[in-house]
Amino acid sequence: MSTEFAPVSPPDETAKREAVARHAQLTKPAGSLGRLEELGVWVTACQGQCPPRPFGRPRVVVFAGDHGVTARGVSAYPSEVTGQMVANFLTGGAAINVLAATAGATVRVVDMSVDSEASPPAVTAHKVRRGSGSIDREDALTEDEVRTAIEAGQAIADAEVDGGADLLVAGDMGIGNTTPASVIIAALTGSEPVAVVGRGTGIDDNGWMRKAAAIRDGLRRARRVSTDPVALLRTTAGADITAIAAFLAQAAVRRTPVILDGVVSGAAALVAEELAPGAREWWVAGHRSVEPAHSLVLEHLDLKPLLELDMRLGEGSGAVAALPLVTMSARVLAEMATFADAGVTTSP
Ligand SMILES: O=C(O)c1ccc[n+]([C@@H]2O[C@H](COP(=O)([O-])O)[C@@H](O)[C@H]2O)c1
Ligand SMILES: Cc1cc2nc[nH]c2cc1C
Repeated sequence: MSTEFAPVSPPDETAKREAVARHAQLTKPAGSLGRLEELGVWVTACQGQCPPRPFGRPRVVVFAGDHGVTARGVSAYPSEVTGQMVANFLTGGAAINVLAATAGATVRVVDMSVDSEASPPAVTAHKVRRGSGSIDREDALTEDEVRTAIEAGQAIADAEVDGGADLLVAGDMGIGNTTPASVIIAALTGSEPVAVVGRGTGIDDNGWMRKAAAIRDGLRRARRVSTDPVALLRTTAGADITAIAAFLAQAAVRRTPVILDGVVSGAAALVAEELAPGAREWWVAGHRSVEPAHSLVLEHLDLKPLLELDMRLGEGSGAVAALPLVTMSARVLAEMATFADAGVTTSP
């Protein structure tokens, strides 16, 4: 078994230059579509083709898992909600199902480590264990489990790209998962616990104090291994966040663009950039979550979010909310008339 990633090559520079030049020809004042122009240039560079193709198969993969640290009272909801929401995703009743249907994406759910045996076989093919270890006092995973979870994330990204996915989103579902996410972010950005503790699903002040203590204890263990990404995933992430990190890294290896979601995929993205340097060039930040640690991720990866809607749901929801903008940015380059085509005068 291996935790190696093939090298990441950057998006295509020639296609990027062609997209910049094409924007200057389209019937609008230069630069007038603002960041939609930059976004279209990024899509073109990722596809290596100007004008870009419309997306054929935008795909959301929701990675579900439970976390032992939830027993410390760090969430506003009980662990059984994770498995119940997996069932809800499968019957199409969750926010991500509705948002994805609206934006033209399809949704897949993967049970990596839900603390239940109820998920159907189709979603448990990569399941590593029932719940990850309580990271304030023990490792989230064993050596074998972290490797299995990395291989799962890689295999899922490969299967999606081989199946035609041309734009990927990693969603997360796991009661308690903002605690490991916050520890990872603190460890990799050199932040203090108080700078990363957020309200997650909506904890009260006592819950906030319990969560701060759990993050402090988890960070003490995580800091010992913060320069070794696989060891950091093993001690701190759990199987779900580990698989997301590998999925994001492998998407970049496979030259497939990704819209990042909130604090949990953000924590995974920080590790993915360590596993596969340069992967961040294949990602755009869909939104800024209200979780304070998410802003640290965006700053660290130098990503500017497309939306700021005060969302804090997870599931890939903030990424999919931004998908229509990504779609528009590509269609502008592909479908707008040029000054020459439309007979519009370019200069005084
Ligand atoms: O995406 C985010 O930024 C985000 C912020 C807060 C909460 N969540 C979601 O809420 C759950 C974790 O919250 P908590 O309070 O149980 O740690 C998990 O299912 C996440 O998908 C997600
Ligand atoms: C109901 C519910 C849905 C979610 N989706 C992502 N995290 C969630 C947390 C809860 C509690």
